[in-house]
Amino acid sequence: MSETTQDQQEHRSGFASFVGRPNAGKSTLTNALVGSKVAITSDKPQTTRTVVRGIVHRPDAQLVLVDTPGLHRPRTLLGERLNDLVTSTWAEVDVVAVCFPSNEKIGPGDRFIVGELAKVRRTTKIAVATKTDLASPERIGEHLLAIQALGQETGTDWAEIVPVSATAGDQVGLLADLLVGMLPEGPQLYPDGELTDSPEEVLVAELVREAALDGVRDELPHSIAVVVEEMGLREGRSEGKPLLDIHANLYVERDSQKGIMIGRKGARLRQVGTAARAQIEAMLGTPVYLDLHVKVAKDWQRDPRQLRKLGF
Ligand SMILES: Nc1nc2c(ncn2[C@@H]2O[C@H](COP(=O)(O)OP(=O)(O)OP(=O)(O)O)[C@@H](O)[C@H]2O)c(=O)[nH]1
Repeated sequence: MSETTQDQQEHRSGFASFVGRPNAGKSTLTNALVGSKVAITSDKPQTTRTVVRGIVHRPDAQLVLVDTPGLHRPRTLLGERLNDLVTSTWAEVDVVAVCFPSNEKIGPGDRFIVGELAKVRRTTKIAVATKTDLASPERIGEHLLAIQALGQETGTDWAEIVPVSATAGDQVGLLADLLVGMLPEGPQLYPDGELTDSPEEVLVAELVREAALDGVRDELPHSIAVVVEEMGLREGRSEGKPLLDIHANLYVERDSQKGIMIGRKGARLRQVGTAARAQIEAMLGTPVYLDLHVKVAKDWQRDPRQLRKLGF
C-alpha cells in the first residue's frame, strides 16, 4: 500500500461478514484477523444465535466483522425469521466472505448458503478456502476449482477466492488487505482499541429496526436507526421469572418522520414495540420489557459523529 499524505481521504471503513456451515472456521478466522489479544466470543454463551463483532483497527482502515448466525433450511417460523435476519445482515454489509473448509468437500449445506447469498445482489462476495494446513496442495487446487464451479452454478460472482489457514496464520494478512480494499472510503467508526460490542444489543437493535421498518415507505426506511441504551435483567425477580429490561431509542432524521413513527396517539409506536418485543423474546428466550423512544437526530446519515453513535 502506498504512502500518502492525505490519510484522512484514503481511510476506509465498513463491514464484512463471514458465513459458512458449522465448523467452517469462521470464528477462528475472525480471531486471527482481529488479533490474538481478544477472544471474540459472545459474552453470553447460551445465546448461540447472536451477531458477534470483531473490529480490525489499522492506520488505513477500520474493518468491522459481523458474525451472522447460521443459516439453516427453515423448519419453523423462528427459523425463517432467523434466516431473514441473516439475509438482511448480508444486504447491509460491504462484503460477505463464504468459508469453505479445505479438508472437506463442498456439500448441500454450502450450496444452500451460496444459493441464498446469490439473491443478495449488491453485496460483494468472496470465497475463503479455510484450514489449508489440513489439506495437500493438490486437494487445495481441487477445492478452489470446486468453489469456482459453485459460483458459476449459483450465479455468484466471487470477487476473490482466497486460501487461508487461520491457525497457521497463512494468508491472513492478505485476506485483511483484500477485505479492506473492498470497503468504501469512510471515517473511523469506533474508538481506537474497541474490539467488540455486545452482540445481544446489536441484535436487539436490529429487531427493533426491522419492526419499525414494517409498513413505512419512501425515504423513511433509510432514516431509521436504533440504539439500545440499556439492557439488563430486572433486579429482585425470582429465579424462574426473569424479566429483561430494554431501553432503546429509535432515531429518525426529521420532526415530520417522528410524527409518522409515533402515529396517532402513539398507536404505531405501540405496534412496533409489541412486534419487536415478540421477536426479541423469541430470540433470547426471556420475557422482555421494552421501553422505546423516538428521537430526532438531524441528518444523521451525513454526520460521521452521529453515525458512530448510532452504531454504524
Ligand atoms: N487446523 C486448522 N483448524 C482450524 C482452522 N480454523 C479453524 N479450525 C478449527 O476448526 C474448528 C471449527 O472452527 P470455528 O472457527 O469454531 O468454526 P466456526 O465456523 O466458527 O463454527 P460454528 O461457530 O460452529 O459455525 C475448531 O476446532 C478450530 O480450531 C485452521 O485454519 N486450521
